[in-house]
Amino acid sequence: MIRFSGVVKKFGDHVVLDELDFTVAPGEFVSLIGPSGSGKTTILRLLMTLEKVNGGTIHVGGECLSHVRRGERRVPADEKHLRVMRRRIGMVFQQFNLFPNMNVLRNITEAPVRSLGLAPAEAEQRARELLGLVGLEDKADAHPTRLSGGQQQRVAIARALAMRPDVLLLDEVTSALDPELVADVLRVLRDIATTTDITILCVTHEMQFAQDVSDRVMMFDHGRVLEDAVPEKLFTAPEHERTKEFLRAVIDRR
Ligand SMILES: Nc1ncnc2c1ncn2[C@@H]1O[C@H](COP(=O)(O)OP(=O)(O)OP(=O)(O)O)[C@@H](O)[C@H]1O
Repeated sequence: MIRFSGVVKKFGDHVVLDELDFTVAPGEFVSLIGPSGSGKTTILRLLMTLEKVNGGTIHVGGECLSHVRRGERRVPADEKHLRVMRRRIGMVFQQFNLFPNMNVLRNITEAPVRSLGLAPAEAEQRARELLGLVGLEDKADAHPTRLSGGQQQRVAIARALAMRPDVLLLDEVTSALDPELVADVLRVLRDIATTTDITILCVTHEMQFAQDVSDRVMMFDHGRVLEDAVPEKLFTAPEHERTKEFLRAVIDRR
């Protein structure tokens, strides 16, 4: 579903991703872990086409993000192609980024009505189902500022799912939350991971969550995949010294 092939990303002279190769299969839940600054968020931003690669290619569902085929030729992707690709990918950020001037229901129905052309009644029905999934069926009319951070984040998850994405990108979605609000958000993500076939790429510092929910965990360091293993292996018998150091540091910080 996702394929990075030789991806290079630089900011000025700073090489952030260094010929990065990895794949994520359809329906897989893959967690990205690694030290701060190792390039995890940059991977998600490239997938969202918020950044452009300096080399290599990224494919989502068999389609290249940066180029399209015109007969025999391969030409740079135009805005229309990018729009279509972006629709297939949902993202939830650390900061919830809800629309402050809309109630919860409108936050969820806005994009499906505007970008997918869904009838408002259909979008509303789907939004209410999703509010049920994230445990907020009674908050449809509430204003986002009246909700806790954890509730706002669950609305943001429902909003991303409302676009029926093939791929969901999660970027440290619990980092901005008070500790007592984290569990509810993780519970919702666990449900989504087990009850849907969405492909999920999750940048997280929640090691227990990554261990419990992921099909695979990739440890990043300096823009490369240092280790790529099932969680049972990566968390209990990591191969690389850097992975061991990183996991020790995370545990010590608790
Ligand atoms: N727009 C930008 N301009 C310049 N440098 C950037 C930009 N975005 C990211 N970087 C740099 O790229 C490197 C990787 O950043 P990235 O946010 O991907 O790391 P990360 O692994 O997600 O870190 P964290 O865990 O702290 O979020 C960092 O050194 C960062 O300073």
